[in-house]
Amino acid sequence: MTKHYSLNMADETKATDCRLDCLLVGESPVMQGLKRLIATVAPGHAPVMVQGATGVGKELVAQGIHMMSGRDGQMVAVNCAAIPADLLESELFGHEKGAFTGATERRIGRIEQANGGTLFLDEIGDMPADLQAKLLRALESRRVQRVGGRDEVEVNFRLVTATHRNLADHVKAGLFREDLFFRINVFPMMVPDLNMRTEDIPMILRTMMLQHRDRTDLGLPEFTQAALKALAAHSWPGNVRELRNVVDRAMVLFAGRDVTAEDVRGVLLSADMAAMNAPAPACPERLSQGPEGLRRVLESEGSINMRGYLQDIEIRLIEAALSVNEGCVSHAARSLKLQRTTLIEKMKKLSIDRTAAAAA
Ligand SMILES: Nc1ncnc2c1ncn2[C@@H]1O[C@H](COP(=O)(O)OP(=O)(O)OP(=O)(O)O)[C@@H](O)[C@H]1O
Repeated sequence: MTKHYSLNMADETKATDCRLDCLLVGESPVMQGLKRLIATVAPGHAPVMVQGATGVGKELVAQGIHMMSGRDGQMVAVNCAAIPADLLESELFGHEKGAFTGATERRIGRIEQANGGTLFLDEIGDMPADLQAKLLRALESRRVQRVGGRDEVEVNFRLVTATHRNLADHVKAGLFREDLFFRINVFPMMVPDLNMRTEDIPMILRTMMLQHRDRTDLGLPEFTQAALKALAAHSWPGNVRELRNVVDRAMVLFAGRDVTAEDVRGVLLSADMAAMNAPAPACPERLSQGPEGLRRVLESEGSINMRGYLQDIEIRLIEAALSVNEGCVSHAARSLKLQRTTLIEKMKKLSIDRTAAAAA
């Protein structure tokens, strides 16, 4: 199993740089540990491999390493999965004029552009086998040969790679060269999923909103405590990128307004964007007034977002059942006359946290 380096939390001598705090927002113990590791490793030359799921902030970590490295050159980023395999070689290594049809000019490759700086190869696991061999040679000789060129050019760059794959498994499956894997995996760094550091959500949310405050004259959205709890209970499959989407939606839909837990679950986290156009649901209490009350709501508001109402009622019933049954899912299911598995599925879908609901 790959060992991920971590530093002792009590190591006060490795205080993180405030520039890193502005770049990589979050003060959870895991993020503090990661930032201390970046600050320690950055000034050296050893390759770093950043691992983590999609949207966790791997590219930001690479930027942090470059920023703290003290290198004069630029950071050059290449996404190996985004460039067609037959173009990747010339993108990375450059080409001489006339090297192939269409090569009308000499082109300096991304590796040469990173000279004196940092080369960030994102999705390194998607690099074709022949290029893996060529990259290994370049890393070992510190020289590159442009496509169609005869001479080699000396280069001095710091390599940072990133992958969302388990590259060790890729090596075992014969899909990634073992020698290259060991060459680039000197400092593995793992960026944790957002749901492992939910205490960072309010701070990231606030920072992102402040970054875009000029987008609205109406003021920033105000997330209530319950709304923050609903965000913390979400599973965040898209990690911080998904949180950025939530902020973008909130800035448009809730500028200068309070954002409630219902807004978070029903609108901001809803994959169904149609729900965003529906009128905001009124309190479900008003729906319990009987047919006359319902008619009044319809008359005064013109329409009712039925799905939103029903979902609100479902959430409230489940939260109440969990609260009454002190968080015991089996007992809560029985009191709602549901199968335990059905209740668990609903809780997942509606982002209801058992412990939070029990404590409410
Ligand atoms: N700790 C953080 N603080 C502030 N913003 C963050 C943080 N982590 C990630 N982001 C933001 O989330 C988005 C995704 O981050 P990034 O592109 O670095 O993720 P990634 O892991 O490289 O994604 P992918 O796997 O898709 O390449 C970006 O908009 C980035 O600015």
